[in-house]
Amino acid sequence: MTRPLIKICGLSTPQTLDAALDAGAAMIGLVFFAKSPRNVPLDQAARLADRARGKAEIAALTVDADDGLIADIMREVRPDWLQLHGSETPERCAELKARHGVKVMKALGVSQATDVEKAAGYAGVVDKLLFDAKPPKDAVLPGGNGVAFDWTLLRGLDLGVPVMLSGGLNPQTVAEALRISGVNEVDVSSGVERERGVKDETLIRAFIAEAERAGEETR
Ligand SMILES: O=C(O)c1ccccc1N[C@@H]1O[C@H](COP(=O)(O)O)[C@@H](O)[C@H]1O
Repeated sequence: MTRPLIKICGLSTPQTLDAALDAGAAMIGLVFFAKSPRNVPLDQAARLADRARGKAEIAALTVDADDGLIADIMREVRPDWLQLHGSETPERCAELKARHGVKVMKALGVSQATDVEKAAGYAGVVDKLLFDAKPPKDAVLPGGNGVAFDWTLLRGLDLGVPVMLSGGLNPQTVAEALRISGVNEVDVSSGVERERGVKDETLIRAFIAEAERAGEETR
């Protein structure tokens, strides 16, 4: 395994952002979804993005956002990536990519093998696929719920596009998730929080250290 690519999502303070950058996160995520406890207003997000720029790639997470919100994010925050975590179609992904000249990561919920097969429809369109667990029935959020899925479903997957794994990862499980899934990119939100929506610098550092240790062991 080469060095894993690690994304820390749902950052909202300079302190936790700095911990992620200092520990080696290659990508950071800012959430633009009002129902999320990690939602950040545009001005706050712009300041965090400026702090991260040049040190890690910046992903703006949206959920079926309208054109107005996407345009505001692109203008104020200037992310490298749009992480589309709703029910955006391949056509909508292609439209946003072309209009804004931004890389697009489409998140897909997984509970069984057929969910992974559906990814083929996005493979020639997006720049990255993010596999997350399907949300529990009563969940308010489509992601960020700390729920894992069967990592073996991703083994041997080759769609010709980079793949990232998320869903219920934490410092205790990330190494095993990398080994079992065969995927080399991971994303975490709840698993590095001391309480819902509140990131913890020690957990962020532990998560990145564990992921990197797993990468070294298999090299
Ligand atoms: O983090 C959120 O609040 C969020 C809101 C809406 C959609 C997705 C969200 N987060 C993403 O969900 C996955 C899994 O997160 P977790 O580690 O299980 O908490 C991850 O890709 C986040 O970027």
